[in-house]
Amino acid sequence: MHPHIAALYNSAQKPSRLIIGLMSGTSLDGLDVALCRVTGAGLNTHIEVLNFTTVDYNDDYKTKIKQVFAKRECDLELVTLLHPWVGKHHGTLVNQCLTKWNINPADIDVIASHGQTIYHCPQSQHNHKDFNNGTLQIGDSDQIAVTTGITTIGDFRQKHIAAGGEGAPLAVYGDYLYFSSAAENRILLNMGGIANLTYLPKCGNASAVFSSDIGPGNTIMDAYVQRYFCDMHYDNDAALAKAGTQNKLLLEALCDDAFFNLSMPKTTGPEVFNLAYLAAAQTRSNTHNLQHDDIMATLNAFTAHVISKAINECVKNAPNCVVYASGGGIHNPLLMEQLQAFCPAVKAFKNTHALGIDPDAKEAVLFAILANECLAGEQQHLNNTTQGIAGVTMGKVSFAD
Ligand SMILES: Nc1ncnc2c1ncn2[C@@H]1O[C@H](COP(=O)(O)OP(=O)(O)OP(=O)(O)O)[C@@H](O)[C@H]1O
Ligand SMILES: CC(=O)N[C@H]1[C@@H]2OC[C@@H](O2)[C@@H](O)[C@@H]1O[C@H](C)C(=O)O
Repeated sequence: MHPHIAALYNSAQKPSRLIIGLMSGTSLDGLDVALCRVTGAGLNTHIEVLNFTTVDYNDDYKTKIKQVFAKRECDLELVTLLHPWVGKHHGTLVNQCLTKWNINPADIDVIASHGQTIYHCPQSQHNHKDFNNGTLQIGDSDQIAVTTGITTIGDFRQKHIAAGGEGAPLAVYGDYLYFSSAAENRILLNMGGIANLTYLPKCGNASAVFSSDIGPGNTIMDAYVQRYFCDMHYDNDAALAKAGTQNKLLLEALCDDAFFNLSMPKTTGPEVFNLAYLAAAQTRSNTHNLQHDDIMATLNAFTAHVISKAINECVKNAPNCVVYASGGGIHNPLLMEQLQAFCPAVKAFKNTHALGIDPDAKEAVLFAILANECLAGEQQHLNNTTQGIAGVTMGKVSFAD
């Protein structure tokens, strides 16, 4: 047996494993690194997050990625070069974290890497009748494995696509395995660049569980701030939005898109929800002359509206439902305030801290769970008639040498 296979076999048989989950989301703010002790597998998974950090990306990294990110046309040579470059960069950041945390790389069983999504195009979003769903994550796992010396499992989304899914949201698997409860109807809400939710009814009926993207989280607000306010990445604590006034006509135009009429589950990305989307809504509502803070107030309300519409749809069938929020959007006080006001049937809004997981770490932990399933679980059978995906094992294995 090849020693790498023997080592994986050994890891898979251990009662618990050390897995580093890596997530680099659509906000391009940084690499989330979660060092997890994962015990068991499947519905018996237990997670202890031993260390977590977000390593902020520098301007050079952001500039390079933005040249290709969510762009229908870009330099193919640059995409080709970025794939190994991002992988190597992520590997280097992992090495820095391990040094800082005083952890020996030899003690880590595997790294679980999401990579960097640069384009996402479900069938509902593209016009090519010859093609099905597609999504592309760069940051080659071979580079991470070689740079760190740690076996790396990556590229999780392609198996989901191969099995007939849209490649996202994969949160459904981790949320179901880790956060479902026999005693409480739950919605796990993540508000990153794009917002998504997982519906977890308390009956434990896996076929009723689903995850869906629901529209923009922070992505248009971030893009607006980055375009018009030098050196600002986002509207810190919603200061701009709080100073402005929502514009009803613009809000209506923003909410008027075919995506919101599609039934859940569905996926989307910044390929759709971007500054061109805002400009088109301004044209339709004749609101080009608004002040920056009024636009930010309206974008904030837009995000709150689309998220609350999806939550309200779920809670119709789930009395006393508790929403557990995560992602950067939980730090936006105006968004959180509006969400609670727009969702009167929700019993309580909490964040995933209440379930033992740091809300900023949740997506990185998800990939650690998926890698653990790849290694030591069974097929992730959700019997998911709603999502229409058969049980699949996601992730590709890259060895260090
Ligand atoms: N104090 C704050 N005030 C307002 N917004 C904030 C604050 N802190 C974070 N955010 C928002 O959260 C965003 C980062 O969220 P997060 O890291 O969850 O996104 P992501 O993981 O990149 O996205 P996705 O989940 O779509 O892949 C920031 O870009 C910003 O918009
Ligand atoms: C294609 C892609 O990268 N999608 C991300 C993005 O960020 C949030 C939302 O859109 C979600 O669908 C997904 O990430 C999470 C981790 C998921 O798959 O559950």
